[in-house]
Amino acid sequence: MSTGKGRERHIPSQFNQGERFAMKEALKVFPTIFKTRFIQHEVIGEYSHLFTVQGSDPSLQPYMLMAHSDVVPAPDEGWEVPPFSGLEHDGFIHGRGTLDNKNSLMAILQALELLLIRNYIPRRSFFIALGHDEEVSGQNGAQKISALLQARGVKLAFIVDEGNFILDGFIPYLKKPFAMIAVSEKGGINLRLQVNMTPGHSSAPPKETSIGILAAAISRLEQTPLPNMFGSGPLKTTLQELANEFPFPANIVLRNLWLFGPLVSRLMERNYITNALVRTTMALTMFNAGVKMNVIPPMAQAIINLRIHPAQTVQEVLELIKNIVADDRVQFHVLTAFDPLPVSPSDHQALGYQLLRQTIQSIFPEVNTIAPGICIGNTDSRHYTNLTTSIYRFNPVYLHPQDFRSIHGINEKISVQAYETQVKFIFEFIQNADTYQEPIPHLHEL
Ligand SMILES: CCCCCCCC/C=C\CCCCCCCC(=O)N[C@@H](CCSC)C(=O)O
Ligand SMILES: [Zn+2]
Ligand SMILES: [Zn+2]
Repeated sequence: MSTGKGRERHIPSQFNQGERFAMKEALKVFPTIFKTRFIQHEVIGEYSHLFTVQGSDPSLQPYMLMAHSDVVPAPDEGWEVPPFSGLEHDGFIHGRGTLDNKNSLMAILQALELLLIRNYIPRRSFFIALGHDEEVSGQNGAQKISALLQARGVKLAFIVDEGNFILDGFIPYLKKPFAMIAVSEKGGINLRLQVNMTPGHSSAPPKETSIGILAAAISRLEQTPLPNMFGSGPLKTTLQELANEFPFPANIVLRNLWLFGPLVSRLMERNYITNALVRTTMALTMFNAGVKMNVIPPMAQAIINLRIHPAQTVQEVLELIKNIVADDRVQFHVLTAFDPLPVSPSDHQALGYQLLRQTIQSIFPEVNTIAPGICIGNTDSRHYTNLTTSIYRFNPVYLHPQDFRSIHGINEKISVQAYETQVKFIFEFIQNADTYQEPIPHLHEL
């Protein structure tokens, strides 16, 4: 595909020592962005940021780069360095948000700043949407930005958001890293289970208390995984693309999933990360009950966080959950729920996907396989399905299983080199997006 070769000059992504130092230390604002005439900055929902970068060719459909500034909590316990210190040592920048997702926010702005310093003027317009409440649904950030752009009549060629990575070490026998561009994401339900009972003196307890009833229900759920849905959704495509990277006989197995699918699905469910690709998962994340040590508890509550496989819906999963609990004393309250997202195009005409592919091949020549896949987490990009059918969740960062465990976990960190490479990727991607090629309209499969 054309790579904007028509442009006067491609700005090489080489940064001098001073720029690299500034990049690492750049917790200041980005002065050139804020004084550039063709860039508009707006604050939305009090704390989210929308940058509109006006390109020189208004006939080219704009795209959007996304990130978020907020993070999940991080108690000090277990961290090598304080989680909000931003300390740098051993070549890593440590802290909550260094992978999810402050790295992307800073890298996008840093890349644009470095382009502007080099007098870059984009041909294709683009938006930068930086949400402030992604970890708590995005309702006041991304959702408001989406509504604003819709009101302005904006349609996007594609979106790139967080969600997947260059994966290294996630699959046994696969020694090489591969890039998985998430073309969809699982659905989600936050479900509250509650048991109410008459309180009383603990010296004469009933046969079961609200805590015991709820705990038994939760235990049944944990002992009853939802059906393995291997075979539907993008996973098969992911594995078939990966087949060439595997030695014999694994490569034969992956090229014949019609025959070996049941075997592969059993192997995938053995590992907690790949298990999340083959089924709807349930995680008991909160449990509250009891008022005093000598009082029969009037109420017990539990929150279950479910991530819905692309082959299922919210309603189907709720039905399955109620059948497993099978106890009328347990009440169900759906706090938030959304179905799995539609699958974005990844064929040769999918502009956003092909630009990601092209830039990955340029910045990461050692990565032989680039495959479409699904994001097991959720992202703010789900709020933008009204503006485009081409949403890609991918950050150009190597991720190992121990890094995955640090996301929402402890000792989250990113190497200085990985961050620099992420800046370099975006620096190249923005220029590659100046291609004259336009997206082909995509109709989601029903
Ligand atoms: C066959 C190949 C194996 C592939 C293994 C997949 C490895 C998993 C890699 C990345 C997943 C990380 C998810 C990051 C994106 C999620 C961001 C986030 O935390 N979002 C919140 C949103 C809350 S509001 C609904 C979330 O809880 O998901
Ligand atoms: Zn995130
Ligand atoms: Zn997160």
